[in-house]
Formats: sequence, structure tokens, C-alpha cells
Amino acid sequence: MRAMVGISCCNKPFGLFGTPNHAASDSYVRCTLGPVGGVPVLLPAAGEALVPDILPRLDGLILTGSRSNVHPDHYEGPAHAEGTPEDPLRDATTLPLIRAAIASGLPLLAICRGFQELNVALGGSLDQRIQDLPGRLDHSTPSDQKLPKVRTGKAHAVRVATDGMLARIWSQAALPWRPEGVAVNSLHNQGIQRLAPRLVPEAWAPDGTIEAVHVADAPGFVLGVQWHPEYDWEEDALSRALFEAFGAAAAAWAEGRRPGSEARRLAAA
Ligand SMILES: N[C@@H](CCC(=O)NCCCC(=O)O)C(=O)O
Repeated sequence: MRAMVGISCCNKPFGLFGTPNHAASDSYVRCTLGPVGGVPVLLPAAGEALVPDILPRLDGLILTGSRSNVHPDHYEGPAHAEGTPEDPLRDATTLPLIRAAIASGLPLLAICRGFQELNVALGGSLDQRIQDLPGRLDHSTPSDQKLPKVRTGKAHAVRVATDGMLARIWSQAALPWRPEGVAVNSLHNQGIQRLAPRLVPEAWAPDGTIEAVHVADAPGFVLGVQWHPEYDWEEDALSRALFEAFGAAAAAWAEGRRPGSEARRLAAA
């Protein structure tokens, strides 16, 4: 039986009357059905009350990207500039979900906004427009960019630590990769400002922006990336390998090989 993989939804106004809907991009459904090898389950932005009931039913969790931004109140940041998209219902759902998932060992893959939520959930903070900071690149891609693959195409390289999860995943998959430069796409304005205490950085953009992290002493698979592997896994083996590694962790969770389960079974014997 395939793993059940939760996919975080945004709460967005839709249609003529701007009716609130819970939505996630098809790209997350497709990568879950594809290289992850799981069954996608959309998780509504229904607040913290959702967490105790949904978490035990999941075998993995993907935190999705979004144009909206984590509210600065969650990291004592300055108010957003007028018109900056926010999604308080999503924040109220994903931040407690992240803490509970990590504590339980549930496999977690955090992408872009999800990467930023991971940092905030564990006590870090965000810069809100890194392109306005001295010496920093513009990591955003014009949302009106309609040329296929330009908006989601490779935008810059990242330097990758040789002792992190990315290195382990790509080396175990026997993929060719260069620690000094892995090409990634880039669709974000915000970025990690203060790194959360338990997060370990393992990839950096040329301007020093942290682009990937893992959680020190996490009982399970936890990986966060600022870029979007869901946009190019079909042609990019490194992106595909990230989903396959996450999928293997979710499959093990589904089969009951949860971290510590052997000890619990023996203790119960
Ligand atoms: N809003 C945050 C996070 C950026 C992000 O998740 N981008 C994805 C946008 C939707 C898409 O094109 O897939 C920021 O701006 O940093």
C-alpha cells in the first residue's frame, strides 16, 4: 500500500466572489504520484486543531511553495509592505504541524515557503525582500513571466555541503553532482535571516542566501530547500532523487519501520 503524503494547502480567494478555497499546485500532486510514489492528500489550512487528528494518518508531509508569506508576527519581524500576500490560516496550520511532525519523526520535505515555515516554526526569522539588501541577488522571478520554463528555469547555482543530506542522497543515488555548483530555480523574495537553532545549513546561493537545511538530531527525514524541485524532476535527476529519497522514508514509515518502532516492539514483547 502506498504512503499517504500530506500536501499543505493555501487558503486563497477564488472565482468571481473571491470565495476562500483551500488549494495546492498540481505540481505537488504530480511529484507525489511520480517520484515520491505516494498518494497525495491535500491538507486544508484549517488551523492547529487539524494536527492531532491528521498527523497519525500520514506517512509523509510536503510543505508547498506559495506567493503568500509567513506573517512577521511569527518571528517578531516588521510589518509587511502594503499589498504583500499573507495567509494566516496556512501559518496557523503549518507551523504547529511542522513541530509535531519533526517530534514524531514523520518524514518532512519543505519547499520554498515551506522551507521558510520550517525556519520560523523552529525559532528562526526571515528577511522579507532579500533583493533590497546590499550584496544580495534578486531571487524572485517575475510572476508575469509567461515564457515556459523561464519562470521556473534554472536561475543560479548553489554551493552544497559535502556532509549534508543533499550530498548523501545524491551520492547514494550515484548521481554526478558538483559541490561547488548545483543549478536551481528561484522564485522567492524572502529568505532566512536568523537560522533556527536546530537547523543545519547545507546549501548556499552565491550571495550567501541559505538555500537548503536539515534538522540536527531529527528522529526522521527532514529536508528543506528554498528552490522548487517539483518543477523539473522530470528532466533533472538531482531533483528527482530528492523526491525518491523522501518517498523511501515515507514508504518505510507506512510499513511501520518508523524510527524507534523496533525498540517499541521489543519493549512490548
Ligand atoms: N512567498 C515566499 C515563498 C516563495 C514561494 O514559495 N514561491 C513559490 C511561488 C509559487 C510558484 O510559482 O510556484 C517568498 O516570496 O519568499
